[in-house]
Formats: sequence, C-alpha cells, structure tokens
Amino acid sequence: MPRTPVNVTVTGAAGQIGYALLFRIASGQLLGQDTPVRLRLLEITPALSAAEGTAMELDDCAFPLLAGIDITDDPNVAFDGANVALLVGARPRTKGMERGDLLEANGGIFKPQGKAINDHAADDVKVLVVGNPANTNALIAQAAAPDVPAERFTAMTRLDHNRALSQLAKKTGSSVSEIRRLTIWGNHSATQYPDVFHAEIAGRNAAEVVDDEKWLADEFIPTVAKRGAAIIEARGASSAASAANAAVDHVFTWVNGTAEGDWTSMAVPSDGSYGVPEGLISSFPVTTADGSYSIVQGLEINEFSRARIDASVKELSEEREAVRALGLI
Ligand SMILES: NC(=O)C1=CN([C@@H]2O[C@H](COP(=O)(O)OP(=O)(O)OC[C@H]3O[C@@H](n4cnc5c(N)ncnc54)[C@H](O)[C@@H]3O)[C@@H](O)[C@H]2O)C=CC1
Ligand SMILES: O=C([O-])CC(=O)C(=O)O
Repeated sequence: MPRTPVNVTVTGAAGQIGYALLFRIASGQLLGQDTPVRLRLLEITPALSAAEGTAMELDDCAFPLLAGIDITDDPNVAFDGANVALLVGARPRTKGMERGDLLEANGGIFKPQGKAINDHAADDVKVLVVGNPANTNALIAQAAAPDVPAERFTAMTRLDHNRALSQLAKKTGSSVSEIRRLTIWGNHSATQYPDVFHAEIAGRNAAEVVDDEKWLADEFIPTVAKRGAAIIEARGASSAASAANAAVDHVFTWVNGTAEGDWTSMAVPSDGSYGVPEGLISSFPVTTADGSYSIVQGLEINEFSRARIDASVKELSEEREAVRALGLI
C-alpha cells in the first residue's frame, strides 16, 4: 500500500444486486485486501439519485480500500479506464414479453456498453455479465468490442455452481469445502447442466458417493436449474445477495486463481471444446492462474451428460441466431 487503485465499473448500481455487491467490493473482497478500488457506478438517469444514496452509505463505511466513487449515466464515462466491468443492470422480463423482445431490449443496453468498453476501458479489462440473459448479453457486448480480446467477456454461472455445491453437500452430509471439480455446463437458464460425474467429495467420486441417478435427474438438476425461480416465488424478488456473492467469487477466482486440483464454472467464449460451437459464451469447467482462465480439457462425457450439455448448448445457439437476426451481433 498504497497501490494504484483498480477501477471497477458496476452497471445497475442502484438495483438490488448492486446494493449487495458494492459494499463487498469496497471492503476488498473482490480483489483482495491489498488492492484499493475506485468504483464507477453506471445507472439510468432516473436511478442516479438512488445510486447517490448508496454512495453516501459507502462513504459512511469508511472503507480503507475505497479510493473514490464516480456516478454517471454515461457509459463512456463509466467504463473509462475500467479494469473490471460488472454488467449487472439489464431489462427484466415483464408480463407478456417474449424472449425476442427481451433480447432486443437488452441489445439496447449491452451493445452501447460493449462499444464504450471497446473505446474507453483499460487494456487489461475483465468483463463479467450478470444481467439476464447473461450468456447472450455477454455475446452482444463482446460483438460491439472488436478491439478487446474476445476471451475477456464472460458471463456468470458461479451462482449455479454455488447452488450445486450446497445441494450436493446437503445430500451427502458433507461440507462444501470437501467438494471439488463440480461443473455447470451451458446456459445460465433452466437448461443448464450441473455435472457431478467428475466431482469429488473428500477425494471420492461424487456420483459414486451419491449412487442415485434418479436423484440426480429428478431432484438435483431441476433444483439447481430452477433455483432462481424458487427464490422469486419465496422471496417475491430475485436472488440478490447470493448473486452478488457469486459475482465476487467469479472475479476473485479469475484474478487470484483456482486451488491446485480444483476448478470452477464460468461462462466463457467456446473454443470448440466438448463440441460447443466456437464463439458461444457457454459455461465450462475452467482453471484460472495469473489472471487468465483455461477450459479444462480431456474430460470424458458420458451419455447422461452429453444429452444435457447438448440441450443447453442448443438453446444458446438459438439465442445467438435470434440476436443475429436482430442485427445485434
Ligand atoms: N447470472 C446470474 O446468476 C443472475 C443474474 N441476475 C440478473 O441480474 C440483473 C440485475 O438484477 P437486480 O439487481 O435484481 O435487478 P434490479 O431491477 O433490482 O436492478 C437493475 C438495475 O439496473 C439498472 N439499469 C437498467 N438499465 C440500465 C442501463 N442501461 N445502464 C445501467 N443501469 C441500468 C436499473 O435502473 C436498476 O437499478 C437481472 O437481469 C437479473 O435477472 C440475477 C440473479 C442471478
Ligand atoms: O432467475 C432469475 O430471474 C434470476 C437468476 O438469474 C437466478 O437467480 O439465477
């Protein structure tokens, strides 16, 4: 200390995830306890006052690592010099809205933000898209940023990964810290596939420990894949603190590396691995080191897994076709 502050841009800063996320970032949990951060908050004009209120509360926490807060409704300002960009703000689906309408509305958000990242972000920018449909929003932003290396655009499936860890720990009477090598494949949607076949619990193969394919197919997978809807049903609002927590986990792991012998799940541009068409932003098992990630190679995919990965990837391909038809990529 003092190191140069890292610029972290958060969009949708006045929303419910923003409220759960900003304090975690400012306290040092995103990048580590030796890294000062400067927050850049992007909101739509009517929500600027709410963002100002959150900034006042951030001030009131007197976080030693918080080097400053800028608030703006202009993406070109928000992404200026951004080292980390957390794209949280998105247009939620409202009654009567078709998927195509949602993609089009989000195109209006993620295309200009991608262009602003292209034109103004720091050379080392890392982008995490949280706003739904996260994978395809990431694709839209990436397409608008041809000068930024494509692999810097990622989407969040870490919440799904964490949900799967908890469900598996409960079922097997183990602790989440004993579970390694779990994978979420595909889209952050109800078609996602949480895969335990390569996972280990205290060093033993997780599928063997569970030894119940019916539980996997009929309970585990649907519980994880539909958890977002279950939270909305129970809470009357979508996951916020757990989503913010997963965003912190995603970036922290990307920057600081995965543990030896473990991996995590991130939606990243496919290089064609595991038959996922190149360019789709799909969730894979990844390891991270030195601020970069690599898709884990060489895993054997059984029939049970293959069908489920293919179904989720098909949905991603259809979303890509839809945004292509709308001229968004
Ligand atoms: N990938 C994942 O695992 C998860 C994704 N989500 C998604 O995250 C998104 C945000 O969720 P919440 O914070 O609960 O929503 P929210 O509605 O509480 O907040 C969204 C905020 O984004 C702002 N916003 C809208 N357009 C904007 C723009 N063009 N630029 C900047 N800000 C803009 C809104 O004014 C609002 O303050 C939603 O799309 C939600 O579906 C939520 C949970 C998990
Ligand atoms: O389901 C939603 O609308 C929010 C979300 O993405 C999740 O909780 O996984």
